[in-house]
Amino acid sequence: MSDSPVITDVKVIPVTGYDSMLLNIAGAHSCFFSRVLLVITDSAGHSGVGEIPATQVVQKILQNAAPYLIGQKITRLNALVAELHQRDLRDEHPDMQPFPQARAWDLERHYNAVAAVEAALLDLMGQFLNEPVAELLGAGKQRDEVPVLGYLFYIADRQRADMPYQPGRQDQHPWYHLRHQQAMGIDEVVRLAEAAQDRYGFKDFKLKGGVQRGETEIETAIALKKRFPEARVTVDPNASWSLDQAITLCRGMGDVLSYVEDPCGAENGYSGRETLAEFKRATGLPVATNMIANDWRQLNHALQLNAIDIPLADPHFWTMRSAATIGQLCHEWRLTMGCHSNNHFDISLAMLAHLGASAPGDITSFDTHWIWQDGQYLTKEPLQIREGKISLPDKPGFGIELDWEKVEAANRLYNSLPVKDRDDTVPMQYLIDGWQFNPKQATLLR
Ligand SMILES: O=C([O-])[C@@H](O)[C@@H](O)[C@H](O)[C@@H](O)C(=O)[O-]
Ligand SMILES: [Mg+2]
Repeated sequence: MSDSPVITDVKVIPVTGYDSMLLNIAGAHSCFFSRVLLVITDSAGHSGVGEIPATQVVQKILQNAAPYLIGQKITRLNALVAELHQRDLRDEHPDMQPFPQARAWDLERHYNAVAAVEAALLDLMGQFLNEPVAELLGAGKQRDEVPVLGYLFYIADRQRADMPYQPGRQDQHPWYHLRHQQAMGIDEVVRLAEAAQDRYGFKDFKLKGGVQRGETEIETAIALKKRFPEARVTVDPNASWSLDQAITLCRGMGDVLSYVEDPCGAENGYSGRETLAEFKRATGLPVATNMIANDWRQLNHALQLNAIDIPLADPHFWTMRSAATIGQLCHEWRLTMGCHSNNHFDISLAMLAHLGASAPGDITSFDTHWIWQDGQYLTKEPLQIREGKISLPDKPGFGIELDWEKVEAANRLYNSLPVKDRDDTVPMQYLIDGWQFNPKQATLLR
């Protein structure tokens, strides 16, 4: 039997940072975004860490899992994660509410909690074996650098909200100023892309849509492609367009859009998987999703219908190892591996870097919101995006070390917030009085 270290401590730490007033179909991002860190310590003196989206329910789930984890060997990683999945920790939380309708595409459930446990244990296993996490996933480490895209948003005028949005800094690269300023016009978004490209070297871009008229969003994509002819450009309206509208907007756009992300969704008695299949047939454009293929059963239905080409396998709800398995399946089945994102800190940046490094064959540039948070580090030597790629550190585990002073400060900020869970409706109501979410109506068309 192995001399596996055993788990000696489990810490659940909610942390908050600052964000810009980014628009999406659910409203406007608050000036704050929150995440949960799970830090697991073992008897060898190592600490492993995972990061997931913050909700109060997920924190309770993790706190309840802690006594069960303490005393377990870290080499029981597979069994521990399987057991947590099977227990379906929701059952132990009758107070757990379904995710608010406004963010129906973001999977919460207990998978986020299991993903955090698995990530922290993988980090510990990597340190125990003296191997990077990427070597413990899928087919092992395939690459040292992972391509990521420039994730662009329309940005609202923060000065219209009575919230402490940051003004941005003018003593650094222009990106760090521009990312806080209003950007609603096509030229302004192209300017944002130029600054992001200059700072991070992006090759590819994604525009978050579902905000303005579909025609305006397509014109923005055309302008981005004109400015960056070599880029893979995509738009993601989060299924807010009808099938007919999506086809009208995207048909014949193959020279602009390399793929389209969730152009349409469920409507008139047809599921999102069915409408995406029809969209693909009508336009011939590849489709990516983080909305209708988010567990194995959904993925199976999506593939049977030939509804998607690019599953965006986010390790924060798929878990690192299941997302890595999707990477392997994509390679074998001639699909393309991609990765969904939300606002995140630098621990998640490391998670997606190791995931991407383990994916065999060609992958499409991973999504990351990191450029909106860059500078708010919780680790001592954060991974960096250079030339549109994240380089893996030559270190065991995730290769990161928490900066505890920064973590404690981010935790104090979280504790000071009167409202803890994300709700994009609240900032949006500063822009449009009484604004309410409608999954089929662009944010500003009220
Ligand atoms: O950050 C956002 O506003 C995004 O809209 C996010 O919540 C989505 O989950 C995501 O990025 C997506 O690709 O759908
Ligand atoms: Mg999406």
